[in-house]
Amino acid sequence: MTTPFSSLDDFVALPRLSGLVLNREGTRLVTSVATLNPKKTAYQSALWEVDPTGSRPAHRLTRSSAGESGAAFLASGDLLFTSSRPDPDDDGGEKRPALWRLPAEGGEASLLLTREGGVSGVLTADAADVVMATADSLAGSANEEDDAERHKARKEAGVAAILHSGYPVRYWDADLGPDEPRYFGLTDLHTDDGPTLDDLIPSARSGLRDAHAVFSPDGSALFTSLTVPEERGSQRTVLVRVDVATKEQTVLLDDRENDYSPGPVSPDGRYLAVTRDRRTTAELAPQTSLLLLPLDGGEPTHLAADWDRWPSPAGWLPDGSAIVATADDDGGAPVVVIDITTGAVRRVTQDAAAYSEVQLSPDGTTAFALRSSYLFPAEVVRIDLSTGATERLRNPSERPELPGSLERVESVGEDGHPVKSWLVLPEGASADAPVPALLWIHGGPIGSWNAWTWRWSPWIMAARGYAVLLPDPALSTGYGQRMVDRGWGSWGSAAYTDLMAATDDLVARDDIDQTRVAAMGGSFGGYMANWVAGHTDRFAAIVTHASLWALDQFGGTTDAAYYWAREMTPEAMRENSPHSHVENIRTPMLVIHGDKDYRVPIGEGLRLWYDLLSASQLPADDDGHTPHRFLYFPDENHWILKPQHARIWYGVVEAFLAANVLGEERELPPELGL
Ligand SMILES: CC(=O)N[C@@H](C)C(=O)N[C@@H](C)C(=O)N[C@@H](C)C(=O)O
Repeated sequence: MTTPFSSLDDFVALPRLSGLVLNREGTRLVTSVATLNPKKTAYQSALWEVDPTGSRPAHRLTRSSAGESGAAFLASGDLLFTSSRPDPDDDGGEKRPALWRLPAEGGEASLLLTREGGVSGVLTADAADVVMATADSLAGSANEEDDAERHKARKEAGVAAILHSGYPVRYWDADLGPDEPRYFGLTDLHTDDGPTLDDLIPSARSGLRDAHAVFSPDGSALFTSLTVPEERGSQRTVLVRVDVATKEQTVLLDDRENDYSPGPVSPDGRYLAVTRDRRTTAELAPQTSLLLLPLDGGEPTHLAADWDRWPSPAGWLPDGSAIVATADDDGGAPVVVIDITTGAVRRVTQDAAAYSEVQLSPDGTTAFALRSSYLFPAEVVRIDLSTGATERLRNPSERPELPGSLERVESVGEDGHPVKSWLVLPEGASADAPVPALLWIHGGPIGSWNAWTWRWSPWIMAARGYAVLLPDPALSTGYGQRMVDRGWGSWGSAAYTDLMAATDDLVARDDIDQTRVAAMGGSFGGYMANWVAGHTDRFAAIVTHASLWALDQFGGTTDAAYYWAREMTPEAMRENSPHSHVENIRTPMLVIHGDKDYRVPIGEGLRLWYDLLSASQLPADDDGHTPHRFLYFPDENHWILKPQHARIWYGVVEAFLAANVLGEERELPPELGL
């Protein structure tokens, strides 16, 4: 059967949904759809409206080559969004991300706010036209005018240098500073002169980077996480309330044992749902809890303390009796309702899918959400909160047809703990025609295979005849705290043996050809692929993407060194570092790395490559030839984002696996120029 997964061109062209917002009346739902640009060299996102009643087809709201994102409804109905589209009133104007408004009554979008340093996001209150724009300002700027001048001066002088006095200095693929994120309250929204800007937390410095904020329903208070520096390059995240009118700031929760982030405010404004993330140490693994914080003072209470899952709050029922949340659970992430008086948790959605972007109807009977699983990419659904009945609405695109089937399988770890996996089987796999297989190892490591992913699509490999096993070993989420604790600080132990147990069961199946099996992983999954390479010869090939190789060096060069230093003592780093086992490697490896990866810096890939050539059991001959390969992306980061590079990624992986697992030759993508 031919599906979009047979052709990489068709695969990268599939539309991708993200984000979902609902207007105050519950009558308009807006999502963002990314599609290929005409040159097929980038994704453009556009806003689409989906009918919450399910009767009308979805329709496109915005169109520009720059794309639109970050949608938010004003309480009075207009839709705000950010875009770098050109200003129709300024022909020669420079393209920079700005804030736009699409009127509720129809008509064209108009520019609401543009500034030299751009606008990165927007937040609105539910019940009043209160708006906050997130935007960067240079650290030394006194006001908007000064900021514009300083930006211009830096640009004209061609200076990109950044002088740091603190940590961190990079984040994923971004150089931090001298710009700092600010929260600007916008007033005079409806005047011709445009809104005025008020810096709501002028003392925040770089503390709002990656912060999460919510308004109280009436917009009088803003709650946000704020990162504060600690000694020795460390940091913590505290919870702050800002009075929007007076800018008075109150620190609500702050201690050195936890990080805090605000969830939604109760409809009566009396309580704040709060996510608490335990600060890890070498002995204490992460743990996420849901707190209920009374806003008139008083201590927070731990909600659903007996429920061994990590909830992520999405909204309140209108009568304030319960919080609607999602949580990783057994290879999915269902919607649940948590009673705030008893802490009782009621599972609402029953399918093995992952829900996100949950929006509640004003009467609290219905939720809308994005839902995905390994059977379908993100789609907009309506959920009946009392029965759990879930209906796919009329979406901007149809589900792609799949070249195979999906199974849930279970193994047992060395210590008797269950290890669950998704197994993707290609069409035609049977005892008469056993198929080659791939072990895919997820990143994080705190995470789970529980949702559709475009970066690691098992269906691409199923379309090429491979089975793909997606196991959740020790350190995975959705299986309770013990699953995380049993792998903490010793990555080479339970996580590795769980993966081998899952592989043992995979190859014992009569529809799998045990002589043709490879292992692959990215990020932490790449770490584990490297560890596997140094500890077993059972795989015919290994693909390692953006992988951690030498933990001593990684621990100091990643963008968040403090995060890993909490988990790994220097001794644990030595004990668990894959590079110490390079002499044992006898398996051909495909190393893949992007130069702009600041999370797992390129030094890991470079050192792994040199170590493989110079010290593995498959050394280079005099001409430098080995079965190993290094696929290097000079302009990609931790992920391979450009569609043309995603095609190269899958194409090279396919050719490498064909050569080493199937013993077949495949043509490499011609764009490699080889
Ligand atoms: C601060 C930090 O390092 N957080 C981790 C979640 C992290 O970024 N881990 C990476 C090494 C990783 O494995 N990333 C995964 C999620 C990926 O697939 O890229």
